[in-house]
Amino acid sequence: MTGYKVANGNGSTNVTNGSTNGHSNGLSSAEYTAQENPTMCSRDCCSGPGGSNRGNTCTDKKGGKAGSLNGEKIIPTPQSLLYPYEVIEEIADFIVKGSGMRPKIGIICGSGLGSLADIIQDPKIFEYEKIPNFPVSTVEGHAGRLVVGTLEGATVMAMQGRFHFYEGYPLAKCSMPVRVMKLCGVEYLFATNAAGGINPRFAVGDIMLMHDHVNMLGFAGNSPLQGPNDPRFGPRFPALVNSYNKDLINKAIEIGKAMGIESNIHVGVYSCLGGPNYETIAELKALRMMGVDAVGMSTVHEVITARHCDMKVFAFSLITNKCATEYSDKKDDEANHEEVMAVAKTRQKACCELVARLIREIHLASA
Ligand SMILES: O=P(O)(O)O[C@@H]1C[C@H](O)[C@@H](CO)O1
Ligand code: HPA
Repeated sequence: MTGYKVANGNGSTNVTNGSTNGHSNGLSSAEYTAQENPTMCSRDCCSGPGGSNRGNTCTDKKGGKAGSLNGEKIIPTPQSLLYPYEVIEEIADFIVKGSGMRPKIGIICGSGLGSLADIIQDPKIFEYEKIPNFPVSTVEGHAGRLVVGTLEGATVMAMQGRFHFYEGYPLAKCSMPVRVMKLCGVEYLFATNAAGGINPRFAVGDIMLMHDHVNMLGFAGNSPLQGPNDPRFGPRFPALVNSYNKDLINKAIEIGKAMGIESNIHVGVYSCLGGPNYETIAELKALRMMGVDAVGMSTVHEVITARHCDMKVFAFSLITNKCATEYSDKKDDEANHEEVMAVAKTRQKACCELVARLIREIHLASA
């Protein structure tokens, strides 16, 4: 297997056969305030599937032994119990029966990258609202549809719209569709996102293939796997080294060369913060010192969930804005979602081609 360049630290580092020494800057401690998990009730009315108050606080006064808020009982439910295996199975059955397909590759479209699902042939489209027990998309640029069909000969399912922590959904709910994908038959997860470039060598419009991540929400004690573990999905303590499939990274680099966009492709480390605010300069400096190349508000919990159930993961960030790591008065330094969407639109074609060609390789290799 050939090595690849990691856009980390002050220069680039070669990574071969899983060994990396890319974190040349050492660790800096960033102040991070833990965000409390939303308190949830296990009853139907609440955060569980189908509940009307999903992801929020129980107001059921009949609650059992629990804390109280304004005199109302609260029963916390661990994240992993929000969507039991049987419920995930029901959702997967609904999709498999409804589409008549067992997809092998799952795609999650990042902000402004919904067109990755538009290139799917013979699509069967499921609005999130019509899928039993599915959350709804609330963010602009996330249409809220699941598209099942074929792409370059492979059966695929794509989420045109993902769920973010800042929308008020617990992490297990944000990444629940990954488990649905698994039970539909998906073996490969393609996760994409829009992200701010912290590595000074990155330009707006570049693509960073993720080879690792720093899980800031995990540092603060939050995980989609929190709570009792169901071994039908995966082990209690999953290992996350080698989470990002190296063969797929290398293939994507080759595809980038063939597309003539080699200089716009990097390999690097992504970090997810809770959002919805963009980061402060001090936070961005801290992330840079930790070896982070791009920052966003998603993907990491999806990857954790995918690796837990042993899916192969390929992920990339489209760099939609450059993040300032020094103080200045420039208005340009302020990220905004309109810019994120506008840049994503200009790079949709390249992202679609990269994804399509990689899926073609996977399909041909398995044929
Ligand atoms: O869903 P992704 O991670 O692509 O979206 C990014 C993060 C925020 O949702 C939004 C900020 O502009 O874009
Ligand atoms: N920060 C966090 N999330 C993002 C950014 C950013 O700069 N750009 C796009 N999503």
